[in-house]
Amino acid sequence: MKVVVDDKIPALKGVLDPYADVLYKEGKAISKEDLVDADALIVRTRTLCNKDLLEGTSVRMVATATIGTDHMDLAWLEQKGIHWCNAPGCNSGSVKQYIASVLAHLILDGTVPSETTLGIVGVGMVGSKIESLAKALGFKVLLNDPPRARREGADKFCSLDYLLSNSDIVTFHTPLIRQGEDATFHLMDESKLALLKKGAVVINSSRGEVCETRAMLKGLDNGQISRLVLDVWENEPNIDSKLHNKVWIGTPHIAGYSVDGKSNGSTMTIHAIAREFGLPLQDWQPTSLPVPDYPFIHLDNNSEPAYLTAAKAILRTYDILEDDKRLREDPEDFEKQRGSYPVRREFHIWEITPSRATRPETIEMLMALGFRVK
Ligand SMILES: NC(=O)c1ccc[n+]([C@@H]2O[C@H](COP(=O)([O-])OP(=O)(O)OC[C@H]3O[C@@H](n4cnc5c(N)ncnc54)[C@H](O)[C@@H]3O)[C@@H](O)[C@H]2O)c1
Ligand SMILES: O=C(O)[C@H](O)[C@H](O)COP(=O)(O)O
Repeated sequence: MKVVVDDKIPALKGVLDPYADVLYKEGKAISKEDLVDADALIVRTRTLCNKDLLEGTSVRMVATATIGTDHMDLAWLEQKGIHWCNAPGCNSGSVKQYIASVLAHLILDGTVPSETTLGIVGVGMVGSKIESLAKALGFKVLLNDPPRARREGADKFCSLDYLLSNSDIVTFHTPLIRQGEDATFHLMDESKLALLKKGAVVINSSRGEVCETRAMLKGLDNGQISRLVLDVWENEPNIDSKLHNKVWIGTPHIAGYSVDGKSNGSTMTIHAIAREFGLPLQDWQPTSLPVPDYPFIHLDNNSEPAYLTAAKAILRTYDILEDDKRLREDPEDFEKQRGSYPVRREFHIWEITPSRATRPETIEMLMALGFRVK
């Protein structure tokens, strides 16, 4: 058996080697020649898995250690009988932490959650976690997800137009879909921009092509958008420098890059390969994940509202401005910064010690966010 593996997928080195010839290679450089005699291909978003790459090879299975599948031509793979899998939900907790860090900064800048409506476009694994996060912090929430509305009934959901006109913050969590009734390519274009509540905050951590660059520039110029947060960009890694200079926060597609998120992606991928090829790796887990030097948060100030304490605790675990700063200093380094991303652990790793005077609603909020409270 031969397997070709993107060498940036963490924890996979050596795992399949007892059962297969394994070629580790940079995702973008994986070629047809590498795959001619391969049985399986394990990728991230940086390998285009289509006819050009795979036709004439012996690959029987393509696994991506990501939720997104827009780098794979699924219709062609299915037509050719090549099995594929992704890693649903693997990094949803990580994106939750990323959005939490944005919300924490907005809160510290004066946003009062109970007076603010957050609109979530795409309410799947990530969007549902953002819904719980926002509700736990006390935000009002609007949800848009036409496929879910068709399946489950429209009660819980609203139209995109209504969401855009009535939200103070809009955050996108859809897949990139290029065609069909649920297409999301340039979902946020100039016509939708015109519907946006004046001065809204816009966040995109889905795929760059969901929010049209031209519309984002126009929205920032005419004040329709007050603050733009982008983790994903059109034409990555060659991002639009004009747009980058105007965003409030810009990061190099790392929303899903917590240690936990990456480890889940690797685990789900190995399990899928093990099932497909009958390998004894169904229970495989990565060994000892790195932890922060001091994963404890002690609370002292008890008079402030719970959401302020929560915002400070969120930023102790992850301050998005550090990622923004790195990219601002060296935008050319987009891909390198992804490849050498620092250790980030999600809320459940952090232990909060309340003081004797900490209010019960603060503890309740922190627990609802996913922190461990001693
Ligand atoms: N920046 C990152 O690091 C990062 C990390 C994780 C996910 N993502 C992106 O976010 C996307 C969502 O992730 P997920 O785990 O929640 O995926 P998911 O498949 O669980 O959820 C996607 C949701 O979007 C909905 N949807 C589809 N078309 C829609 C449309 N036209 N309008 C509104 N909603 C629509 C689906 O019904 C589904 O509920 C991924 O496909 C990926 O592109 C990015
Ligand atoms: O689709 C996903 O899961 C995310 O966008 C993920 O963060 C992509 O990471 P990459 O494969 O580019 O390392």
